[in-house]
Amino acid sequence: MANDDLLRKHKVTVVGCGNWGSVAAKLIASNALKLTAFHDEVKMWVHEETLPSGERLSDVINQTNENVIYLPGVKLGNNVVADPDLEHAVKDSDMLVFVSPHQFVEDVCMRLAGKIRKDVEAISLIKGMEVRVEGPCLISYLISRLLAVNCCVLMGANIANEIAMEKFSEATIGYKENKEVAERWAQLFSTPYLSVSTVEDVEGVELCGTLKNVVAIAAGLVDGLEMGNNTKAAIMRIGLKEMRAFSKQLFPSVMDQTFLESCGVADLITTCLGGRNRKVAEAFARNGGKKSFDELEEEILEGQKLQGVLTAKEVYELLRINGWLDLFPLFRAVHEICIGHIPPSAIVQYGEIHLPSSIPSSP
Ligand SMILES: NC(=O)c1ccc[n+]([C@@H]2O[C@H](COP(=O)([O-])OP(=O)(O)OC[C@H]3O[C@@H](n4cnc5c(N)ncnc54)[C@H](O)[C@@H]3O)[C@@H](O)[C@H]2O)c1
Ligand SMILES: O=P(O)(O)OC[C@H](O)CO
Repeated sequence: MANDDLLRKHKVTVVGCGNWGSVAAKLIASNALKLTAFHDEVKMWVHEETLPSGERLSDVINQTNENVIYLPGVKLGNNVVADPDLEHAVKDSDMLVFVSPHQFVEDVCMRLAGKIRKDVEAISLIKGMEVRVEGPCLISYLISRLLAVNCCVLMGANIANEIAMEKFSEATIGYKENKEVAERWAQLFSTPYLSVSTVEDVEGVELCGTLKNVVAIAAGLVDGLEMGNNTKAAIMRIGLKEMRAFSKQLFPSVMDQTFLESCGVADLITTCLGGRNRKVAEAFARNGGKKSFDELEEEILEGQKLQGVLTAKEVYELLRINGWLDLFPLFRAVHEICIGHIPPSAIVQYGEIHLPSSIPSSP
């Protein structure tokens, strides 16, 4: 690292203000005050909303130091500044933390293209993916391509509300080549209650975070059908195998070890036990599939967004294009259930019929 880089104070903007975005801002803000390498002030870009009182969310965050919609009851730190003007929020920053739901990232990046500093380092906390005509597109790749920046990822067993209450968790940073930058991100996120490790496997880490949301939908269906813990454990085991096989089919460089990090098996477990994807899928199964996921998301999540249903669709598209539908019966079933082609109970029938011998083994 060059000397001037070591001396410079890095300025951070969190691009997103949802449940995890707000917790990320809180974590970063507490570290920014303690660590000399970072500016005290942390910006948080707010996709502006008007509260029932008529006040603007960004104003309320700045007045109360609380995100009353997405993280009520938790102080973010006085050095967090909410800014509804995207360009203004990132103008002076050289470290950008992307944490919008994945369906909004492309639009956000297109608005930012050409408007950021040339020396920006990015990190994505976003769990999701896109499929393009040319093939699969990880969100970190999308950010890198649209903004011409290096982009690490941070994934892990990180239910935001628990980290907001400072309960112990672990997280995994995935990076490509530049370990020093990954260590700088780890320094920014690490606290006594969040232990962050780094792995040189950006695709593996990101795909773990992305694909576990599809398995969480399956786990929620099993809960809604009241099938019990053994069935749920089976779904998690089968899901983990499909996550690994699918990741390696897309990126042969993905490492087995990555699935044993927080981003892998630990995130899978926490999401299948306590995540939003699980919760909404449980309600879907309890309703016998009569209410759509979109309706239930709106009813249950109060503005927060699901990632698993969209990701299941993107994954299904890749399975179809590549002729892999029969190789990934769990992923396939989740999408077909989400769109109402088969009933929620099919989640286990698919597993029984196809699974034991058909998943490709590790290359
Ligand atoms: N919440 C968690 O526990 C958690 C933990 C780890 C990772 N994540 C991941 O973090 C990402 C962000 O999730 P979250 O929980 O912070 O958000 P959220 O679901 O709580 O909130 C939705 C966010 O979307 C924003 N939004 C709505 N419409 C928008 C638009 N048109 N353009 C831009 N933004 C818009 C809202 O302002 C809000 O900030 C997701 O990929 C999620 O999987 C979440
Ligand atoms: O609430 P979910 O299902 O979006 O999952 C939250 C986090 O990804 C858990 O690590």
